[in-house]
Amino acid sequence: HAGNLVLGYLSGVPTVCMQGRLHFYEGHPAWLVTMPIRMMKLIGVETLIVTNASGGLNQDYNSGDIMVIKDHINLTGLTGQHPLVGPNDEKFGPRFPAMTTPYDPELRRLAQETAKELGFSGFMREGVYVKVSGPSYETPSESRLLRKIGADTVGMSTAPEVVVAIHAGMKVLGFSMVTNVVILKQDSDKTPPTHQEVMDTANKRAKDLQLLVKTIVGKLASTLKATESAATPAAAMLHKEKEN
Ligand SMILES: O=P(O)(O)O[C@@H]1C[C@H](O)[C@@H](CO)O1
Ligand SMILES: Nc1nc2[nH]cnc2c(=O)[nH]1
Repeated sequence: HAGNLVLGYLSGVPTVCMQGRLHFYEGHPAWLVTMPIRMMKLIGVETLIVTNASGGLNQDYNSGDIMVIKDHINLTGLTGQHPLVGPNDEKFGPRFPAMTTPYDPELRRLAQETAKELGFSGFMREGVYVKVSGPSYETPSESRLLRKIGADTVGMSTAPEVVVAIHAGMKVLGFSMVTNVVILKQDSDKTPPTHQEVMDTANKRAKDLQLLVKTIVGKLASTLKATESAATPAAAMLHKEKEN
């Protein structure tokens, strides 16, 4: 995880990009892991696009697949390491935020449509991500448990950041890249996952995911421009009425 914060323009849109994130397994508390999201909110970020590397619990998934996250299970949050524990800062959002639709349906639709246009349909998925603490990978019994509770992929990040973004009123789109297919059977002769395998697969698919994100941001920019020009006459009219 490079640990760089890159500021610039992506498809003409002012963008903050985190090259690597903080993880709970590195020893950081949940509030600190998610602090960059609040920093982004404070400088005006409205839409968060999160990516992660994950293990494919769904055995139909292949290494290298990209899953649009439709929902998550914040397992560590449910069991006490929740990023919003502590005094609530009303400046960001309410004490008890709803998490009914954390991943914006319109952004998910746009992501799938864009992936199709780019010829990526063969490796696109949509499913549920479960966040665990790590740093160890799962035992087969743990993996079967996670599959049974409804998860398609498992990883060590993302859900806490998304919870904090939703609390702060941001829109979220998430991609989970399957870097290894999880072993569900005991005493399997399949090769266990390694961090090297995770990085190698992520690097092989990185260009595709970068192009997907860049194209989606470009489309969002043109939507914003269309909304601005549509809004301008209304704003001008209002101004004129006041003058009269
Ligand atoms: O930051 P993400 O969730 O993409 O990183 C995952 C979790 C671990 O750091 C690593 C596991 O190999 O990849
Ligand atoms: N917990 C977990 N995180 C991952 N990140 C990439 N692959 C995996 C995996 O199999 N399990």
